[in-house]
Amino acid sequence: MFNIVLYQPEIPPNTGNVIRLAANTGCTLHLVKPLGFTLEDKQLRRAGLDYHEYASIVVHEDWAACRARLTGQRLFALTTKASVSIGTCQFAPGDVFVFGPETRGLPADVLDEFPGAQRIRLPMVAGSRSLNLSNSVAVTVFEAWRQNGFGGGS
Ligand SMILES: C[S@@+](CC[C@H](N)C(=O)[O-])C[C@H]1O[C@@H](n2cnc3c(N)ncnc32)[C@H](O)[C@@H]1O
Repeated sequence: MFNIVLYQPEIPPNTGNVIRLAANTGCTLHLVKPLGFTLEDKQLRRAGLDYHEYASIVVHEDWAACRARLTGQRLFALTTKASVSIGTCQFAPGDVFVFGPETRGLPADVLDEFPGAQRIRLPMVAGSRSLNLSNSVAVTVFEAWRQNGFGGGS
């Protein structure tokens, strides 16, 4: 299945939602430190319900460690600072989707590692700023999964 990377997430219920999404879609969730909470956070656990037990979660000390772990996979950055729309992309199992922190987005040095077509934008109407982090993850994963016939799902 796919890999979801949350780079330095800040808001516990967003990560809780993504934990639940990862468990329900068979994705692996990678969390890149520093996190804005602990994995025992009450709000995070409430949003993730009891899905923690079913989700595959890897916590990385930093971005370099995360990248090293994902060597050999195709990486895509999800950012409002992209000209390529998700509608033009073709995804494959194993692909990695990297999302930025709620208040800051992905920093420039990380974005620099994603040239051209590796930067993807989710369409929004004119004048919009950004989608919620966990909503962004959900629509991306479901688009990728849809393209791959919802394999493993029913
Ligand atoms: C709340 S947004 C961050 C907003 C931040 N102020 C910015 O300008 O990037 C959190 C993350 O969700 C993802 N995201 C939100 N809206 C998006 C969009 N329209 N296209 C691609 N990614 C999006 C990005 O990964 C972003 O870093």
